[in-house]
Amino acid sequence: MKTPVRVAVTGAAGQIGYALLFRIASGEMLGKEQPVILQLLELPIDKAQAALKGVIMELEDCAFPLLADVVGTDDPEVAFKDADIALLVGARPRGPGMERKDLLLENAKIFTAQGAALNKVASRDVKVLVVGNPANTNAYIAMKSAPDLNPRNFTAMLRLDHNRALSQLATKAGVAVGDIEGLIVWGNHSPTMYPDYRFATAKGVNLKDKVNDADWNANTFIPQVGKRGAAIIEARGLSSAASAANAAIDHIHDWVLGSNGKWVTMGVPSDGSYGIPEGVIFGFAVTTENGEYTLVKDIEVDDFSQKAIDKTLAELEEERSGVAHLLS
Ligand SMILES: NC(=O)C1=CN([C@@H]2O[C@H](COP(=O)(O)OP(=O)(O)OC[C@H]3O[C@@H](n4cnc5c(N)ncnc54)[C@H](O)[C@@H]3O)[C@@H](O)[C@H]2O)C=CC1
Ligand SMILES: O=C([O-])CC(=O)C(=O)O
Repeated sequence: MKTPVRVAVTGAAGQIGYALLFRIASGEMLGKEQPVILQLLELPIDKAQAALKGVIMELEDCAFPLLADVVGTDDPEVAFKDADIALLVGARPRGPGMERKDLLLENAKIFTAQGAALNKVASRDVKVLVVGNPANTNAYIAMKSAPDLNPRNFTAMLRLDHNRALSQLATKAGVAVGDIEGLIVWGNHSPTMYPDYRFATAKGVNLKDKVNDADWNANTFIPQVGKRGAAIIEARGLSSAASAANAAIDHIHDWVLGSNGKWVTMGVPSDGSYGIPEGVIFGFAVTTENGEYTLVKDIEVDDFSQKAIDKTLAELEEERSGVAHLLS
C-alpha cells in the first residue's frame, strides 16, 4: 500500500465541499491506488462544525477503501499540518447581481490567514489550488502570505472555465469533447477571461477553421463562457457546485498525474511570459508531467487576443492594488 497523501479541504461542509470530498475519497482525484487522509476545515461556529460532523459521518458510511483517515477541525494549522495538497474552497460565494470581485475584501482576509498557516505547517511541497472567489487574487494573497513556500505551488482554478469552453466548442464544431486539444482560457476567472480556440483541434482538424464564424467567437462563445457562472446562479439560485468540484478534481489530477502532453488551463504565477508581470496569477495554457506544470510558450498573440489579454490583466492589476494594504 502507498503512503497516504494528506489532502486539506477548506469550506468542507459547503456546497462544493459536498460535491468534492466523496470523489477525492473514492480515488478520482489521485488514482485508484492512492490512499488519502482528508483534513477538513470549517468555520469555528456551531452550525458549520455540526454540518462538517455530518459530512464526516457520511464519508465513514461510504467505507471507502482508500480513505485512510479523516480529520475535522476549525483550526487552519491542524487542517494544513503536513498537507501535500490544499484545496482552498472556503469563502463566501456571490449571489445574483454580484461580480466575483465584489467578494474581494470580505474573502481576502481568509487567504492572508490561510497562506500564513500553510507557510507554517504544510508540507514544503504542498500544491495549493484556490477555488474561493475571486480565485486569482485570493491565490495571489495566499502566495504572498506564505514567503517560505515555492510561489509556483500556488494556483487558481480556471479549469471550470476551460471545461465550459470545451463543451461549448464541441457542440458548435460538432466534435467529441474528449477529442479537443489546444484550447486556452487566458487571464482572470471573471467575465474578462479570454477563451481562445485559435489553436484548438479535434483529431488534427483546426476548429477555428472548421467553425469559421468570427461573429460566434466574439459575440457568443467568449461572452457565454465568461458569464456562465452568472447564468448558473440565475438558473439555480446558487453558484455552480458539482461542476466546480469536478474542475478542482481535474486540476489536481492533471497537476499530480500529468496531462499527457495536452494543454490544460491553470491559473499560475506569471514568469513574465506574454508580458504578464511576474507573480500575477493568470490563466495560461500549461502541460503537466511528474507533478510539475510548464507554461506553453511562444503561442502567437494576434491583435484581437492582445486586446483581450490586456483587458483581463488590467482587471487583475486593479484587484491586486485593491488588496495591497493587506499584504504589507
Ligand atoms: N474558481 C471557480 O471556478 C469557482 C469558485 N467558486 C467559489 O467557491 C467558494 C465556495 O463556494 P460554495 O461551496 O458554493 O460556498 P458555500 O457557502 O456553500 O460553502 C462555503 C463554505 O466555506 C466555509 N467557510 C467560509 N469561510 C471559511 C474559512 N475562513 N475557513 C474555512 N471554511 C470557511 C463556510 O462555512 C461554508 O460552509 C465561493 O467563493 C465561490 O464563489 C464557486 C464556483 C466556481
Ligand atoms: O460565478 C460564480 O460566482 C461561481 C463561479 O466562480 C463560477 O461558477 O464560475
